[in-house]
Amino acid sequence: MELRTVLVVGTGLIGTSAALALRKRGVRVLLADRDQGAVRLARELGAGEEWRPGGPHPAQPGDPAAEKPGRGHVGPAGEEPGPQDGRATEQADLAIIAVPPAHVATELLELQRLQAARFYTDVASVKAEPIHRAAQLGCDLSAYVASHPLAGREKSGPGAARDDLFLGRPWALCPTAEADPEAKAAVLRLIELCGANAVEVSATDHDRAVAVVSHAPHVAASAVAARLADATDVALGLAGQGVRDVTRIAGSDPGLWLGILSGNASPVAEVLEAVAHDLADAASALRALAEGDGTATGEITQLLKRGVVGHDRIPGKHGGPASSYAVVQVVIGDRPGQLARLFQVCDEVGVNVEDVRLEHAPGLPLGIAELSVQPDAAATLSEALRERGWQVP
Ligand SMILES: NC(=O)c1ccc[n+]([C@@H]2O[C@H](COP(=O)([O-])OP(=O)(O)OC[C@H]3O[C@@H](n4cnc5c(N)ncnc54)[C@H](O)[C@@H]3O)[C@@H](O)[C@H]2O)c1
Ligand SMILES: O=C(O)C(=O)C[C@]1(C(=O)O)C=C[C@@H](O)C=C1
Repeated sequence: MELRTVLVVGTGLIGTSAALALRKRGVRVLLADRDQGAVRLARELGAGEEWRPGGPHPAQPGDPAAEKPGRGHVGPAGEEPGPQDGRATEQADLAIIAVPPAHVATELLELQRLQAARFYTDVASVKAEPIHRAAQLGCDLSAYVASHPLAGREKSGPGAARDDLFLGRPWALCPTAEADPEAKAAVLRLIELCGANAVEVSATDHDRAVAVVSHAPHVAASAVAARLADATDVALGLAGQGVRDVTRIAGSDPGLWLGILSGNASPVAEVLEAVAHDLADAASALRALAEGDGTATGEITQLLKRGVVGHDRIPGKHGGPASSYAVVQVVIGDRPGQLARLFQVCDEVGVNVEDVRLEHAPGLPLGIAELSVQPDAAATLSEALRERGWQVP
C-alpha cells in the first residue's frame, strides 16, 4: 500500500528519525508533539510540516473556539480540532505514535476520535501493555498494528534524530487478531521505506525477547555505570574502550527507561535474576581464588566461555548470521584527509569495509584505524596498503 501522507505524533528521537527517513523517500510528513519546541526543531531539520488538525488557520486568542476543552496532547495548542463533527480536516494514510509507552493508548484513542489517519502504529519499546490498554479504552484495533524498531540511541529529542537510524535494523510488528490486513500492509510499507527489516511476532513473545536483548542489558549497563559515579579520578583517567562499550546505553533518559522497564517488568526481572545469579557465582569464585582455592578458576572460565558463545550468536549487520570479520590495523596520522586516502585504497582493490573503528591516543599525532573486512580480503588489503606506504603492523 502506498503511503502518501504520514502523521508523526511525538517528534523526539524516534518520531523525527522516522519522519526524516520518510521525507527522504518523498512522503509528505505532518508533525505533532505536546512540546511545540520539539515540533519546531523537527520541522527545521526537514522532518516535515506542522500538523494543523483544524486546517491552515489557527484560532486566535479570544476566539471562542480557543476556549473549548482541549484534545489531550495531540497537535498544536490553541487550534480547533477540525470541522464541527470533531474530525481532522485531512486524514493521513498512517499515524506513527512515537511517545513514551504509557501514553500510546491515550494518544491512539484521541487520534482515532479525530479520524486523523486511516491506520495507526506506535513504536514503543514494549508491546503487550499498550495494546491491552488500547483495547480497554475502546480503541479501534482493526486500524492499529503495534510496532517497535530495534534501533535507537542514548540521546533523546529531535536533535539526535538520524534519517538512517533504522537502516538494516529489525523492526518488530505485532498485529492482533482484529487487525485489518491493510493496516498491516501500511506498517510494512513504513518499515520498508525506513530501510528496516520487518519481523512479525506476537506482543507477548516480543516483550519476552526484548527483555533478553534490550531491557535487561540496559539495566546491567546502568549497574556497571553506577559504579563509576564515585570512582576515583585515577580510575576514570584509565577508562578505555571496554567500559565505554559496556556503558554507552546507560547514558539514556531515565524517565523514558523507567516507563519501558515498568511496562515489561516481569520478563525483565526474570532475566536480571539469572544475570544476578551468574554475577554472584563469579564473585564467590573470585573470593575463593583470592583465598588460595585454585579450583575456583573453573567456574570463572565457564562463565567467560558462555559469554563468548552468547556474544557470537548476535546476528551481524542486516540481521544476517553473525560474521567474524578480519581486522586490518593501519597506523594513520592525525591529519585531515587520512581516512579518505585509506578508503580510496580499499576502493581501488575492491575490498568492502564492513566496519571501522578509530583508536586515538590522546596527545599523540598518530592513531590506529581498525578496518573490519571479510577474512579472505584481509591479506589483499594489507598488502595493497603496505605497497602504498601505509604502516600495517
Ligand atoms: N530511544 C530509543 O532508543 C528507542 C528505540 C526504539 C523505540 N523507542 C520508543 O520510542 C518512543 C519514543 O522514544 P524517543 O526515544 O523518541 O523519546 P524522546 O524523548 O526523544 O521523544 C518522545 C517525544 O514524545 C513527546 N510526547 C510525550 N508524551 C506525549 C504525548 N502524550 N503526546 C504527544 N507527544 C508526547 C515528547 O514531548 C517527546 O518529544 C518510546 O515509546 C520508546 O519506548 C525508543
Ligand atoms: O542503541 C541504543 O542506544 C538503543 O537504545 C537501542 C535499543 C536497543 O536496546 O537495541 C533500545 C531500546 C529500544 O526500544 C530499541 C533499541
